[in-house]
Amino acid sequence: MSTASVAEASWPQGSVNPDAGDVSRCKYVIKDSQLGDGYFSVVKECMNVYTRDRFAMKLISKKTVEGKLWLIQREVKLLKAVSAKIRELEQSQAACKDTFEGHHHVLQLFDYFETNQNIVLVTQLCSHGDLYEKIIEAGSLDVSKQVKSYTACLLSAIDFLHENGVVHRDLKAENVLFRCRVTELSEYSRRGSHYDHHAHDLILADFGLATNLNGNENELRECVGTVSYIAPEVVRCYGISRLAPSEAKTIPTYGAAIDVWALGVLAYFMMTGYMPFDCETDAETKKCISEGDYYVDEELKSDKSLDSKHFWNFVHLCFTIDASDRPRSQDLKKHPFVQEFFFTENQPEPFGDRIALVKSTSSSSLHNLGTPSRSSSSSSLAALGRSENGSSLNLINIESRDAKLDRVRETLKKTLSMTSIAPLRNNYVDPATQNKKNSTFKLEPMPPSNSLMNGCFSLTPESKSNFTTSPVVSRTHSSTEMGRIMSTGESNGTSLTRQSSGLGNEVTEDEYSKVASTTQRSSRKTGAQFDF
Ligand SMILES: Nc1ncnc2c1ncn2[C@@H]1O[C@H](COP(=O)(O)OP(=O)(O)OP(=O)(O)O)[C@@H](O)[C@H]1O
Repeated sequence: MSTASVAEASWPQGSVNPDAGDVSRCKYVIKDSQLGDGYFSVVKECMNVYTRDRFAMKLISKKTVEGKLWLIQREVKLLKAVSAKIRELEQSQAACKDTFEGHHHVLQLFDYFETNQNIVLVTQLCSHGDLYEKIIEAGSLDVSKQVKSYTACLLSAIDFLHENGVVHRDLKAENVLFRCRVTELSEYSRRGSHYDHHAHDLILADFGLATNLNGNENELRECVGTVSYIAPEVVRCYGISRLAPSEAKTIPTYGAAIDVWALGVLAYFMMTGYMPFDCETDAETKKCISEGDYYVDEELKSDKSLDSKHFWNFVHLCFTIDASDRPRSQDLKKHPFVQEFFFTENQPEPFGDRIALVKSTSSSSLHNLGTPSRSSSSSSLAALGRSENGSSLNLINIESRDAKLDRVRETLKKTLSMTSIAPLRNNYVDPATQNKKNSTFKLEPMPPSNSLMNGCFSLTPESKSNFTTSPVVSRTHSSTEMGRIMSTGESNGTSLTRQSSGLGNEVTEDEYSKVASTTQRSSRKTGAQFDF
């Protein structure tokens, strides 16, 4: 997808003069509690006062991204292009026999604007937690019901992006959100289904590091991502910012294959509850990644079920060191681990002998088998002026490896016994008939353009607002590595979580519900515009 085809946004405008009234009123109210936060942003639930639709609002502090606005512009441009493509595909109603259609699982952008303090993105609301939480809560996921279907779903999402010339570059459990909770576990068992239908709720979010595969080739040498998830070809880009341009150019560019590597890391994390490439030190982790040296639990590997066997082969292929030899996302759809979710009839099988391969030796004891801590992306480390040691590397190192393994095994046993209680009635579901029925995707109508901000500058006049509270001090910062770096003063970024959004439109839960019903009444009765 070429973002060049999308009209160049004039935003952020920068040249507006708020004093001259060159502003728009904010068309959203926001909840004062937050859905989440990241290194750059805080995310809150909001409601469009004209349509009453609810969205997620990502508030990116201009102070935090000072001098790096291009990073946010890139994110907006990509999200706009991706959202337009999703709309186009869905409206074309092209027949698809796959259970998971990639464009159903990518975060959509609806609106964007700027205020004095923030750049604001209004996206699809995913208020049911993220995959990281889900894995940590469960210890690990069930290979047959969850790891397989979740991996298939994410594979469809990255394949959609790759097909459209986009590489995500930050695929990780923290960036996979759940849009809604369709069914309880018992319900999908009752329906005789063989996989967890929450797989249909997965949304790949955070396009902060995504870029075009056909754009500026220097971007494909940026050392970005989250350390535990980066591919060997990204490791090779460490320190590139310190090289002379002529020297930097000698480092090969990377491509879509880095997302395939990250998908392997995420599948492994779902299966085991720990990371394949997490060592005591950053240097050790990079070495393990470069050598494709990941830990294989002998006990898990000795599980001779077909799903387990296929799982190990799948991750082994994702961890192919040579990117040109690594299977592409479209090839992996034909892999026996996930193939039942994709329509691959009469297509050649691309793996040959490699399908039998699994890692033969267990790797060194360097690996950290503890529960990984939530990580922030080390976005273009050099570009952001941060030290390369400021990674999201897990630093848990107190327990012995054996103690950690025992703990992981215990959790795993518990998880397996809990999830295998309900017998399966019908082990095969025809994807062609089942996919639409189970999908939780519905293409939301695009709000009418007069209810959108469309990139403008907003200065909400607080005095005219019926629902404004004084600026809030929001909840504690999430304990990300980057959060810690910021609070210890190693970054000159400003923590957003200590500020209000600057919109002056935050409302409490009660006030928010009141706005919902008031707006409904007023717009239904009079069609009048809501006035702050
Ligand atoms: N659409 C959404 N719906 C609900 N919650 C969301 C949504 N988008 C983001 N969040 C929450 O906010 C958090 C931060 O969002 P996001 O990852 O986009 O920010 P970021 O500043 O780019 O983060 P990072 O530091 O990981 O780069 C997410 O981990 C998630 O918990």
